[in-house]
Amino acid sequence: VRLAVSCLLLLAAFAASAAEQSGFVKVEGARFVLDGKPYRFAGANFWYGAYLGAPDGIGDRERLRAELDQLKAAGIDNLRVLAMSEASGFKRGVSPAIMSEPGKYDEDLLQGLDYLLAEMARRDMKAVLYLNNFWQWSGGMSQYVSWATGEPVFDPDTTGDWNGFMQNSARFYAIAEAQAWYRDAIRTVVGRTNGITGVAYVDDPTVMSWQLANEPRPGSDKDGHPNFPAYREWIHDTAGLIRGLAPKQLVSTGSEGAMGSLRDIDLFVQAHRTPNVDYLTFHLWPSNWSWVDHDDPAARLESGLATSLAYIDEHIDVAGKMGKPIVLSEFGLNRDGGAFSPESGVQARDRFYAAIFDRLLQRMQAGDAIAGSNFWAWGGRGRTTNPDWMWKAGDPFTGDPPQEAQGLFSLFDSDASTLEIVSSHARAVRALAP
Ligand SMILES: O=C1NC[C@H](CO)[C@@H](O)[C@@H]1O
Repeated sequence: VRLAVSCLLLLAAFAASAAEQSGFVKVEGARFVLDGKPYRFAGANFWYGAYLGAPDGIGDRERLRAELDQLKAAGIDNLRVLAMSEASGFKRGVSPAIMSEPGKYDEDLLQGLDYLLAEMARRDMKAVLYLNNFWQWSGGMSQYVSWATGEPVFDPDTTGDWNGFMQNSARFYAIAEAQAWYRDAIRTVVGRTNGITGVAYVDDPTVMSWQLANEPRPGSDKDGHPNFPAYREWIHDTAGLIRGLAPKQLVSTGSEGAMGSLRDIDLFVQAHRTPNVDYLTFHLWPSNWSWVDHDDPAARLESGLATSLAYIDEHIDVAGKMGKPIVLSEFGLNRDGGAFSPESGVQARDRFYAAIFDRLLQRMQAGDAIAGSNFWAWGGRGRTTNPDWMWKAGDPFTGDPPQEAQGLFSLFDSDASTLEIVSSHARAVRALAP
């Protein structure tokens, strides 16, 4: 009997250690843990990663491999990637799209996600995959609304009415048919088996987290309050669905924080209290939020930076109170003088990145809930030759999605000074005491 008990104890210990060495990122209190050690990271946004991985014609697998090597060498090994897009009539929507119509998916683009995950796994990188978009550049929620209602898409790039667009997108949360199509898309991606590795996505530790959407908001700041209950319920229900499908991986919302929660941090807390959401996300966009000037980021940089650092501290403090890790999963700043050209200066951006990273590191060193960041966004060797700087189907991809000038926020492979700032931060994060 003693022998049997010792064998059982040995087996239990082995199972526990195997679970610890599973390679999956876990949450323990307000921290991430990976293979028994704290997991903290310096990452990037790479929205088009799956597009680059698509079979040649749409993708560029040589570029993808080369740029994953470049990112890994710089210590940038957590990538936030678009994992579902919807065919749309938007002027500035990406095409082709993964979902051509409700329930129909482009196998080539899904193979692009297979290829990306296989290449990331080979480099021991982690992926955060978002499954929808509050904005129009990948179709997103407003495209679902158009499919469900039969109305033409509400296109902010033709109407200029961004408040109306946000209210229209928020209709998505309460349209049952749109939710059914979205949940089918979730099951299609989350339930997929990688055609290259043969590994089911839910069994692949490369996938750190499934994100409900990119920047989901309750609606416009002015008119969005009546939508908040449906928004909060949508988060709880959708996160619960994904947890059931992928119990080994994490779930997050993709929220911007207070600025994406009707500018109310309490609403952000209320929307993220559900135990179905494992960790918090927030974003930082000083020029989009008018804390800094798009056309001259140096002009109000110091005051914009002070406001930005306060926004960072506020969200890390809230995460600590909620007992959940938090990630700054987007931040960016314009090139000097608001230029787009990769040859233009980035002095203001470098100052901004360095100051943000200093604050994140300081809070990590203090043992606070901040676990990592993903700058927006890796542009690699992507370049445009279009006189209007705008992307069109067939063009190379950059860090700027189709609704923005190709060079607005991209960190190109030629931006050596900024890349060194990120790489230096990555080294400092890795050097942190456990
Ligand atoms: O998710 C996002 N947040 C801000 C980016 C830059 O404006 C934008 O391109 C993207 O939609």
